[in-house]
This record gives sequence, structure tokens and C-alpha cells, in this order.
Amino acid sequence: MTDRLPLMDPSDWTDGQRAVVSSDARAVTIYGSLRSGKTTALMARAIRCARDIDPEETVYVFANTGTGAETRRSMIASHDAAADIVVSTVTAIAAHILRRLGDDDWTLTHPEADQARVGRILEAMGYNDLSESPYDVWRELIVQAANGRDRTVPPSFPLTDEALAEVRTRYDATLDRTRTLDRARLVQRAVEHLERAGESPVRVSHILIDDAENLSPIEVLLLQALGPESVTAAVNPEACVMASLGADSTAVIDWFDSIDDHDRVWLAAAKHTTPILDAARRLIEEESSSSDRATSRGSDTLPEGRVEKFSAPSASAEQDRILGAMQERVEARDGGAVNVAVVAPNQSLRDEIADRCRDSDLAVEVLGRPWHGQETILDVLSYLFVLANPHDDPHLFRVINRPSRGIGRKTQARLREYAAGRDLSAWEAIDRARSEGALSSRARRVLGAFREMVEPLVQHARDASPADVARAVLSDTELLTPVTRGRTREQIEREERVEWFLQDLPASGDIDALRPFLDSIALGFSPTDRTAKIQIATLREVRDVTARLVFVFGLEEGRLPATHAVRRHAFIEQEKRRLAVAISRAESNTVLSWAKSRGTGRRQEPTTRSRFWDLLDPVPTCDGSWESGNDYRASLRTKQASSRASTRPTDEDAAAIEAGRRVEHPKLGAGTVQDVKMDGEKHVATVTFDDRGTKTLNLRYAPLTLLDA
Ligand SMILES: Nc1ncnc2c1ncn2[C@@H]1O[C@H](COP(=O)(O)OP(=O)(O)OP(=O)(O)O)[C@@H](O)[C@H]1O
Repeated sequence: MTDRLPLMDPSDWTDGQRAVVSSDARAVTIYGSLRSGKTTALMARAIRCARDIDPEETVYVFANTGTGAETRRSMIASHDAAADIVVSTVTAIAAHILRRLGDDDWTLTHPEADQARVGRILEAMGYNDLSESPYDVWRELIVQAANGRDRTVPPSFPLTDEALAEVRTRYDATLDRTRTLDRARLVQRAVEHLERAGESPVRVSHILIDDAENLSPIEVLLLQALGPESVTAAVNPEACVMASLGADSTAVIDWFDSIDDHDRVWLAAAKHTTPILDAARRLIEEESSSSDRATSRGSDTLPEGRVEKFSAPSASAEQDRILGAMQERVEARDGGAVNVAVVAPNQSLRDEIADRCRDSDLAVEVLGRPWHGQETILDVLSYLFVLANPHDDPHLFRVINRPSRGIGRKTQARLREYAAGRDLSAWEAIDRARSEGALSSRARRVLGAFREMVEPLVQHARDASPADVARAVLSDTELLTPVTRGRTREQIEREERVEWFLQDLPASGDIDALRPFLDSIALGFSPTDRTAKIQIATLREVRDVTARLVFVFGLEEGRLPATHAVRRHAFIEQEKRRLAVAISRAESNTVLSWAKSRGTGRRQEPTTRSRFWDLLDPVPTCDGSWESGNDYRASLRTKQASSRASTRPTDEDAAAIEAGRRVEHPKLGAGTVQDVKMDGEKHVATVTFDDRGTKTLNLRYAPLTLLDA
């Protein structure tokens, strides 16, 4: 081995990691608990494979998600190897195989659109009264069926097996009608193609799979069908977080066990562990690191992490505290790496905290949905999906009235109904309604105008590059209405973001470039530059989170675990594993919290603390004090008393801060206030610090104290 491994100096590898890298077996399984060094060993082995083989051959590394693949790609970005290392997801390679084989008359559905689809089917079947957000459960059952895991409806479920079968049939019919595939069907179709062809159009020499416990059986079939020479998998069976998509470790373990030349390496949990890892491991009661078979990492380089807990009287108080802590870090790092992650129990709470961050001028990266909140970009993308496949109903309905062109909710509902009754996509239904004189004459007119606007764009998309097509969409649809005078700051920022997005799009090629680009979007890859250092994710994307400080909030019954999880034991175990993974993502501290009430506007409902809360004993906080997790206000008072640095300005101080006053910030030092003004609802001060330049600070959070009081 050379000593130029960018991942970590080989002299720091543990014996287990060394064994993984140097094994010559055809199959290698790396077992280990959370943070035991599996990914590091797997990526180092990938580099070794790429150095040892013919430059014509290719090494494939598989991660579970687009974001995960991007992180691993960056880990090996500067490696020196003869052969290519492609880092991807199994679904992405399935899409690639289908396109290479000329099977490309489809687009991928987005999981959120899938959920809405299941919801509409339930409503159409008259199950409007299914309470407790059942869509996830439905989707789960449907996807499990697609993965060959047919399970019967749990007893607490308000529907029979027959009704579920009907939902599945209707779900399949919508996919066919709209020429869309969900992820399970995409992989299934690639497997069928490979079985028929008997040979893969993609040449794969070595396959390395990270987080292999999250592979579904059908994904394992696809990897087998690729016929690799050697396979390596990193597995932690206790940390499977994608069970709801039919994943678990058995299929991959069975596959590897069937290979004669098979090395199994156990990476021990570090002897010198940290409270964070202890807490995470206690949650999932891991078994795989028993000391007799373990080789110790015994490293003292591991971070000294801590777990803190707090409760807040209300959801907004909980958010205030998280935001305050983030704001402090952002200011302290002065624009450098901040590296904070916030894990929300569900999408709506994720979006809420992301919006609060933006309101406080904190740049965030939303995992799994990088353009969250950037509506114009999401609209352009939806138009591109429609141009690649006009039958793609979910995307078509997103843009049919954007910008407003008189196709309101009622017209859309009538169009849906008309299309469903005739088994047509909405695109086909618009044409049929015109020829049959169906729907109202006004509806025919506005819908017809929409189709006439989109049709030339569909033609244009066949020959033009994705970047050109996106520009044509922007001008023809008038999504970005040109503003000649008096643009607001928001408008300028919006236009800038759209321009950056356009610059990231492929500038050459035709529909054959557009389709793979859209696949990568649907699969969660992001072409944008990730400069924000605050990651926001839901528990679903928790595997892709890594940060020094991780907040996991909303530990309340019905949220974490989610309501549907409460119904079935298996779901609860899964949620617990997600929480354990979330806790283990922090390199420094993890902060867990719950709010005693939550709701929208005035409708605040009392909540119940999560059943997981008490499983996590309080551990010492950074300053050595203990937080019982019982009272947020009491803990805040203690912190205020003990540390001036973490004190927010008192109301009197905040009111007295005005131009000319001398102030002090715990991290930025002393400075002079230049200006104080209201920016929307925010009270902002511009301060020139003696040593750190001029900064704009939100007075709600910035811990400024008056020096000349
Ligand atoms: N030999 C080592 N000595 C010290 N630190 C290490 C060693 N190997 C890995 N690490 C560090 O430990 C952390 C976890 O490593 P890694 O991501 O490889 O573990 P993992 O088992 O894949 O974790 P998980 O399954 O929880 O994602 C990383 O910060 C990594 O840099």
C-alpha cells in the first residue's frame, strides 16, 4: 500500500480496518456498531481495488441516498488510482441501466408525490375518515408488497386485506397511466431487463456497499445480476433505518454467505467510548461488538461528545433556544465552518425550523430536498419533468397554474376526475375534453391554452440542452416576470439563486441529457454547491447527517415516535434506531428536546414526552453541570447566571442599544453600534467590532451587552 490515502493515515488504522483493506477474498463483510470506522475501511478498500485492477474496469461504491453518495465521493476525491471509482446509489444505477438499454419512456415519482397519490386513492375509495396520518403506513405496505414482502394488514388497521389489494391495484394503475415509476418498480424493471439480457450493459468489477443493512431484497438482486468479481459490504444490522422501504440486512448477508471465499471482519466499538455513542448504543442494545471477537480501536482521538436534554414550554420556545445556539455559533465562527445539524421528526417540523433559520438569515442546507423554499427553482424543475414526460401528473398539477393562469382548484379537481374516469393522464385528458366538448367551455379554454404553451417546449426539450430548455421555460411560462424598477432584496436574491441553478445544469446534449439529469434530481442528488454549514434533515435522512453539534427536537409521542409508529411494534423499533443514529451523528454534542405544547397559531395542544426520552439518561453537559431535562426555563436561568457569554440581551439592554453605543459580544469582542433598524419583524443592529469588522446582528439572539452603561 502507498501512504497516500486521503481518508486517514494508514498508520492510524485499527487492525480490523487493516484486515478489511488487505483482504484478497471475493467477499468481505465488515460488521461494526455505530461510528466503529466501517465507512473509513470500506472507502480505503475501494481505493485499493481501484489501484489493483485494469484501468478499463470500474469499481462501484453504493450508498443509500444521493447525499450519502456525494459525501463518500468527496472522501475519495483526491485519490490516485488507475481505475474509476463510481459512487452511486442502487436506484441510480437501475435508472442508468434502463436508459442505456433504450427503455426511457418514464420518469421517477417523488416519494412525497407517492404519498399524495395513495391519499387520493383512499379518498376516492371513500376512506376519508382514516385518522392519524395513515399515508406512511399505506405507502409502507404498498412498497413492501413491491419488494416481495407481502404482509397482511395489521389487526389495528381499519381496512381489510381485500381493500388493501384494491389500493395496490389502483396505485399500480396510476403508475402505468402516468408512465412513472417508483423506486421499487424502477429496480424491479432493471432486474427483469438484466435477467432477459443475461448480461449487464454496465461493466462492474468490484462492488462495495456501505450501510448495507438498508438494502431491500430487490436491490440485492440487482447487484447480484451485475455479476461483480468481488463484493464488500459494511453492515450494522441494528442500525437499519430504511426498514419501512422493505430493507434489512438479511438479503445481503445471505448473498455473501453463499460465496465460498468470504472474510468477515468485526470492527469493535472503541474501548474508549463517548457518552454520545454510549447513549446511542444503549438505545439500540447492539450485540455485534462483543469484546471476545473484537479488535479494539482503542483510540483516544475520538471526540468527547456529550448528550444534553432540555424541555421547553412551547414549540416556539424550543425553536428559539435552538436558533439562539446556532446564531451564536455562526457569529463565533465568523463565516467559517459552522457545522450544526438539526434533525426534525417530520417534514412539516423540518420546514418550520428551516423557515425560522432563513428568517434569521441563517443559510441552511435541507437534506433530501435541497431547493426547499426556493419555489421558482422547484417550479422550473417540475416543468422540466413535464417536458420529459407530459403524462407525469404530480409534476403537471404542480405547475398547471404557476404562474396563475386561471386554472383554479375546482378546474383541477374536475380535470383529475375526468382523467381518472377514462384512465387517461391529465395531459391526454385535456386533449380529449377539447375534442369531446367535455368540462365547461371556460375550463377547456384555459386548459387548452396551457397545453398549447407547453407543447412547443416539449418539442424544444427533445433537441436542446437542459440549461437551454430551463431558460426557455422561464421565459415562455413567465415564471420570473421581469421586474424593471424597484426590485426588492428578495427578488434580487431569488433571481440570483435561479441563475446559479441554471449555471449548474448540463449546457450541452438533448433529451438524453435531460432524462438522466431528472433521474438524479428524483433520486436526491443535488447539483448545487453546498456552502451552508447548517444541515436540516428529517429522521428519514438521518444517516446523511454529520456535524459537530446535532439538535434532535420534537421528542413527543406522535412525533417521535410518529403516530403511525405507535400502532406497530416494528415501527417503534425502527424509529428508535433512527433516533440512535441521529444521536451518534454528532462529533461533539447532541442536544435533545421536546416542547410541552405544539400547534399552529393559537391552537396550541399539550403534548406528551416521548417514550424514548427516559431511555436516554441525562449526562454531563459541557460545563460539567447536569440537566435533568425537566425545565427549560430553569436551565436557561442557570446558564445565564453561570455564563455571560451565553446570555441573550436583557430587554432593557436591547432597548438601549442604539447608534454610537459601545457594546460587547462574547465572541466578537467590543464594538460600536452604527445603526439599529427594523428589517421586517427583525430588530437588527449594524456593529463595527474593534477587531472583527462590521457585522449585522439580529438583536433577538445576539448576546450583546452595553459597555458604556
Ligand atoms: N482508526 C481510526 N482512528 C480514529 N478515528 C477513526 C478511525 N477510523 C475512523 N475514525 C473516525 O471515526 C468516525 C466514524 O468513522 P466511520 O464513519 O468510518 O464509521 P462508521 O462505522 O461507518 O459509522 P456509522 O455506521 O455510524 O455511519 C469518523 O469521524 C472517522 O474519521
